[in-house]
Amino acid sequence: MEHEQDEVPEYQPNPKERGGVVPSIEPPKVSREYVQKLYQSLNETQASIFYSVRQWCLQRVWGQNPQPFHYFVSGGAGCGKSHVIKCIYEEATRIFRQLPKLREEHDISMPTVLLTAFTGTAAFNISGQTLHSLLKLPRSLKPPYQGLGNSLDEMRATLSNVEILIIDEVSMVSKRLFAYVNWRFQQIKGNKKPFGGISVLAVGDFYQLRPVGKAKPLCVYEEDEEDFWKEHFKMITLTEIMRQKEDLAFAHLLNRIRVKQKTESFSESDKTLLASAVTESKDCPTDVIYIFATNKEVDCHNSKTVRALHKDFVNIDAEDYLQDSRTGKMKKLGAPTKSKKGELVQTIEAAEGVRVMVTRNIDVEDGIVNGTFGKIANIVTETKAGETRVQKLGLQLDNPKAGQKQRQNQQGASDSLIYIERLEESLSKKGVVRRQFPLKLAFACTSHKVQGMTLQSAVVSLKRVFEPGMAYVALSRTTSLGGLHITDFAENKIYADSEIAAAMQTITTASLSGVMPLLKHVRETDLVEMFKIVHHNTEGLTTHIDDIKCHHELRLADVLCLTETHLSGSIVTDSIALEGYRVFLRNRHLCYMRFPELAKKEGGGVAIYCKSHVHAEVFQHIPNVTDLEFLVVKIEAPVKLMIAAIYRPPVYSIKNFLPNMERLLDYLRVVCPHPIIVCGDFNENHLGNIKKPVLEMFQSKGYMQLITAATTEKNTLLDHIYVCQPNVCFQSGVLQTYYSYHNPIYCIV
Ligand SMILES: Nc1ncnc2c1ncn2[C@@H]1O[C@H](COP(=O)(O)OP(=O)(O)OP(=O)(O)O)[C@@H](O)[C@H]1O
Repeated sequence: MEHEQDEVPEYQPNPKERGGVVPSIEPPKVSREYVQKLYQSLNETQASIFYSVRQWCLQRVWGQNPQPFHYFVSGGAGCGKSHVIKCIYEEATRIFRQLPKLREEHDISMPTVLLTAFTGTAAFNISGQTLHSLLKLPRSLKPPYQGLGNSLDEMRATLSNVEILIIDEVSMVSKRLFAYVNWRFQQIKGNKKPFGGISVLAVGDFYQLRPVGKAKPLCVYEEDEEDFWKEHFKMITLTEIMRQKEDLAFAHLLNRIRVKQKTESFSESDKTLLASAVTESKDCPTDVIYIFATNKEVDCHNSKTVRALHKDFVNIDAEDYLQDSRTGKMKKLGAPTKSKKGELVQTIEAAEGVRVMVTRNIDVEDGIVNGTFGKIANIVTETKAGETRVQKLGLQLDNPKAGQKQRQNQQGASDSLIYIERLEESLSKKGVVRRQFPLKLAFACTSHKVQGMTLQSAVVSLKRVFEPGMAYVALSRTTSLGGLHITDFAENKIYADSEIAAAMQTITTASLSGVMPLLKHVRETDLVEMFKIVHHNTEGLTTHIDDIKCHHELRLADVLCLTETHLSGSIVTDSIALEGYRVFLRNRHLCYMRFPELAKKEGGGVAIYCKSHVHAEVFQHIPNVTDLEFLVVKIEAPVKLMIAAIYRPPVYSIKNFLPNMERLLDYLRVVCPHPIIVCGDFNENHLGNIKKPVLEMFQSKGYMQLITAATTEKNTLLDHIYVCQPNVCFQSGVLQTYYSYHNPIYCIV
């Protein structure tokens, strides 16, 4: 009884499949503003994973055929693993729209990135699908591999554009399931490369829930099982806990709980912290979710609570039918048969306000899945031949995003409820078919159902914890220790799988240090006197000031040169202030005397931000330089430098641009003995065999151009850094952002 759990939790093929309709597998559309906020929030390690995948996607689009990646994103509960997946999904999907094959076909309806998880709840958490439903996997995964048969062509068509497979909560994925996924993609893609040659991002925490049954987690090597893990996957670890970021003492305690072995004891201070959450059952709040280890405890708590809180509930009995052996007709049984584990329940004690959980994946995309929580808000009955029966149940779901599609379809409905009807399923008792609502009371649920969730408050019972990692999953759901109530506390129920720590040591670590090169230099170089200059074509300063503030590398610049500020007027407003910097601006309309049509054109403009410790003097007007979008700062300390930021609009002819640029360089050389650095967007591509008059002019004056890699999404190198004394710069390169067509470029002096 203690080991009671669903055999294959939440396995339910997509009901639409039965009708032969190809499931649409795109998660719901989210606005650009929403996505931008997600990107802004990424912490350093999340950003390094994000940019690493982003760079890979760009290389694919540019036809450079990078090797597929197989990353395992690890980290404790609440480190933001699912968060980073959502960001990667959005950005990768956007970039892949530029894949030549998609552009040629003018068809972007087939997915390029797949968001999946083993359980329906975990899949919904990331707006994805279950692996079973997406890949039409059989219920039993016993070898030999069962191919797709008649569905192969349909699956090939649906998944023909897939580049990246993302699997969340991978700790619950068994080796057999993983092997099946590999084979499926090999069959679909028609090759023998790992996962058919697509990239895989496996995400999860092996210290959390393991595969159901006797299967071992992927990271634990077993001789007689296929191992696709060890050979291919490289690990990236997130360490900053985001779920409990407002309660760091709790976050640190959870980190220790995560790895605690059964034989170990907590320190006295940890015991004290935990003791503050231990609550007598009678004192626990009644309106929050209770988390238990076993289904039996959950059922018991549910029926007790429904009776205590609701006086006039109706019993919705299952309608069971048995085939009459003489007539062959289905005959309704007088009373429902006793349910077995996993079957639609015998009786639902329903009343308005009763908390329930959906127990079948009705619509994974729409978030009406096994594990969706809500309250019964409307009991719709019908009366036929004098007999009244419950026909539909209206649910108010906890997650307002769930059920959106259904609500749109029932246009004209006056409430925000979703309505569910009875499902029909065969029972294990021979010949018996049951019609019942796929619901059960949900004042409580099991740890398996809450993995991946973030809750404000919960009551966790440790009484029947039977598995390593189980207590950790349950205890790590709430955002603060104050929101957690523990009943039946016992130290020995909190323990990690003893095999995991050793297995984790065997996973190769991925090196992402080149992804954020400026950050790496600042972190790893002990040179105190590094002076960092960054240029970025921002495509609008007011629109992107928040992105700049949140960027982990732009913020490191001592001098940040920005072009295409798109500002007009001359007032420095608070809206473009960067903390710790002084800003100098030159908007486009001030930059052209002989070309009024350019001065009037929208866009353009330059800005230079100097850190407050930098002694800088600005030059806005230079004799004879009448038509150039530029700003110059003369720096006296902590280094002696002259820095110019330039923007040449694509419509500004080289013939008119170059003389102005030359006069600026000549002037700088005369007035200042300091090394000169000129950076900007020159709209001259330095990749490929084309004429480069700007480069030639700079070279004729003794300058060297430092940037050698593409600086735009179209694989062109338009942003340059010219230095008159190249030996002053010891490092330069290209950084990444998500909010502009251009990437920033940097050099360190
Ligand atoms: N960079 C971030 N900025 C702000 N909030 C974040 C960030 N990363 C994650 N979060 C928030 O922290 C909470 C936990 O994040 P998430 O569910 O992604 O963690 P997880 O590592 O997947 O957890 P689990 O292992 O429990 O599934 C969520 O509420 C999420 O929105």
